[in-house]
Amino acid sequence: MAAGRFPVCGRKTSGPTQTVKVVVLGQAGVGKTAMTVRFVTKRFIGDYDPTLEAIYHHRTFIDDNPVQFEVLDTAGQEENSLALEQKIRWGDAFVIVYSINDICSFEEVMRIKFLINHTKGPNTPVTLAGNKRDLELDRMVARLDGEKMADTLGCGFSEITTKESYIEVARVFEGLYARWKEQTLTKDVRCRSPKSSPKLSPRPHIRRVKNLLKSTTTGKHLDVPSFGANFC
Ligand SMILES: Nc1nc2c(ncn2[C@@H]2O[C@H](COP(=O)(O)OP(=O)(O)OP(=O)(O)O)[C@@H](O)[C@H]2O)c(=O)[nH]1
Repeated sequence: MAAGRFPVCGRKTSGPTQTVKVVVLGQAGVGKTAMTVRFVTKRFIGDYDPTLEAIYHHRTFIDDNPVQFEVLDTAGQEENSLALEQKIRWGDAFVIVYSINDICSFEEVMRIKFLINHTKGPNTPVTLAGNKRDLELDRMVARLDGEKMADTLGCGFSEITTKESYIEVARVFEGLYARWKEQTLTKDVRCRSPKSSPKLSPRPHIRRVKNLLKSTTTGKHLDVPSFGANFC
C-alpha cells in the first residue's frame, strides 16, 4: 500500500461527507504544487512542470467526519486578473502561498486577496502560508510581517516548510477547513433565523483536527490542460 493510504472500511464516521473546494494561489515558484502534492500523498517531490494546472482529490477524516478536499493547484499568477477570477469563482476556500525568501511573492498576496474579496466576498475563508521556512538564511520576509499581513487581511496564517514537514502542510488545510466550516455554519444559522428574531443561535464550536496522519488518501489526480473548459 502506498504511503499515506489507509483503508476506509471499518472506520466510525459521523455525518455525510463534506466536500470543500480549495484553490491554491500564489506567485510562480513559491511551492504551490509541492505543497498540494505533499498534502495529498505525504511526499515531497522536488520539481514539477510549472505550467501544469490540476485538481487533486483527497479524502480524509477530520474529527471523525469524512471530508473530501478538491484542491485546485493553479499555475503562477502572473496572468491577468480575469483569468484568476475565473479560478477563484470555482473555489470555496483559498490558500495564498508566498515564499519567505521572495519578497515579490509576498507583495503579490494583497492583490490576490483583493481579487478573492472582489469575486467571493470579504468573509471568504482564506489562509496565508509562508513556505520554504527551511531557507532561513535567505529569508526576506519576517514572520512578524506575515502575521501582520494575515491580521490585516483577516486570514489564517502559518509558516511552513513543505520540503521538511508534512504535518505543517496538513495543518494549513486543517485550519482552512475549520474556517470554511465555521463560515458555512454561520451562514446556515443566518438563513434559518427569522428576521424578526433578535438573537442568533450560538456559533457551534469547531474542534481542532486530532490527527491528520490518520487520514485516508485516494490521491486521484486529474490533469487539467485548459482551465476555462473545466471550471466555467
Ligand atoms: N527549500 C524548499 N524548496 C521548496 C519548498 N517547497 C517547494 N520548493 C521548491 O520550489 C520550487 C517550486 O515549487 P513548485 O511546487 O513547482 O512551485 P509552484 O508555486 O507550483 O510554481 P508554478 O507551477 O510555476 O506556479 C521547486 O524546486 C520545489 O522543489 C520548501 O518548502 N523548501
